[in-house]
Amino acid sequence: MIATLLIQHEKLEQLPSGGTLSPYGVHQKHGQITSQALQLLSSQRRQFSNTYISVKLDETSGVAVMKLKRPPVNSLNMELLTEFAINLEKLEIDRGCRGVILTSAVPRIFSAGLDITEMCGKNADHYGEFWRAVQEMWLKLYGSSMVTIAAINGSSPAGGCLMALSCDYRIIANNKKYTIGLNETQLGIVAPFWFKDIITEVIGHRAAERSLQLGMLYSPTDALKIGLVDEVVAEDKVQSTASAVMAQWLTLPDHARQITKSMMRKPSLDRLVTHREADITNFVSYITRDSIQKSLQMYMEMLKKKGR
Ligand SMILES: CC/C=C\C/C=C\C/C=C\CCC/C=C/C(=O)SCCNC(=O)CCNC(=O)[C@H](O)C(C)(C)COP(=O)(O)OP(=O)(O)OC[C@H]1O[C@@H](n2cnc3c(N)ncnc32)[C@H](O)[C@@H]1OP(=O)(O)O
Repeated sequence: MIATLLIQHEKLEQLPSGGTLSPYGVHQKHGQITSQALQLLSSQRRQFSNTYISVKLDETSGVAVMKLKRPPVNSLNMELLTEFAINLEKLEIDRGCRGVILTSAVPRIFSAGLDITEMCGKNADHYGEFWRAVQEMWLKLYGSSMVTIAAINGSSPAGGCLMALSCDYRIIANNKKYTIGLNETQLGIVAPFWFKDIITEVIGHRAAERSLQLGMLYSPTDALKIGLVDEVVAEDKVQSTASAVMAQWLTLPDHARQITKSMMRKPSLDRLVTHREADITNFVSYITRDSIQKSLQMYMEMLKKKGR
């Protein structure tokens, strides 16, 4: 499935340059899509649901709500990541879609981050494939030309926080039981350079350095203080606030906003694209270390004990 995605990715890069942006997402909203593709898209409009992702597109507003639905904690396994990238791509090439609200269908959890079982007790080929899927999710989301808003209706550690950070705007529910942050060091592992880059872009170098070294998880109000989220709202107002903010962003002409977004994000995207294979090799050699496997196993045991 990943291979299909990558082929599609390459094909899109070769399209003539009538579209607007970078090669990371599909930005051909007003031009070169064939009539066959358009027919296919219109039949897929309104609502599509896969195993772990559901998407509802309101054609009047041009806004899609994409929900993660992998109970109990929306941990990001290979299938979810792949479905996510495919669904986002579908929306990207859909002329009727200008914005995506990313949220969770699982109560109290936005996403528990990467599925730790994908990084434990498997072989090197599996780790490589898994990491490519993580990269693909990020390249699609961070590189999207659409307006992306994270409606964070629950806890959002590590990879869940990365997803939220990759959106244009973050709204979190005001519930002090929810936490958000890049807590990798608490698991005894290192966040890769592109996780580091994106949190630095959002909260600045000093706060990011402290946050990453200590693997900090923030309450909604503390997250707001350091700029990790843009708004804290009552739990029952998360979706409506996301829709209102989206409507505001969509008053801007797409072309100008998209080029501006691309300008801001291109350096980080380029960095991963350029070093993509090295990043996979690095991940595999890191994650297969005995000491790292042991740390992850201990962390999983701790989680399981806590749940009992
Ligand atoms: C030289 C080196 C240089 C560079 C490095 C190179 C490469 C980089 C290398 C590695 C990078 C890896 C980056 C990793 C990113 C990640 O995202 S790792 C995941 C981190 N996630 C977490 O720490 C969250 C852990 N979970 C929780 O804190 C809690 O579960 C929760 C707050 C999300 C929810 O709490 P509760 O509602 O109380 O639920 P439970 O804790 O009881 O959990 C229910 C159930 O789910 C299982 N589970 C939870 N999280 C995960 C997960 N992330 N993956 C898999 N499974 C998870 C949990 O064990 C419970 O299972 P059961 O006990 O019911 O079986």
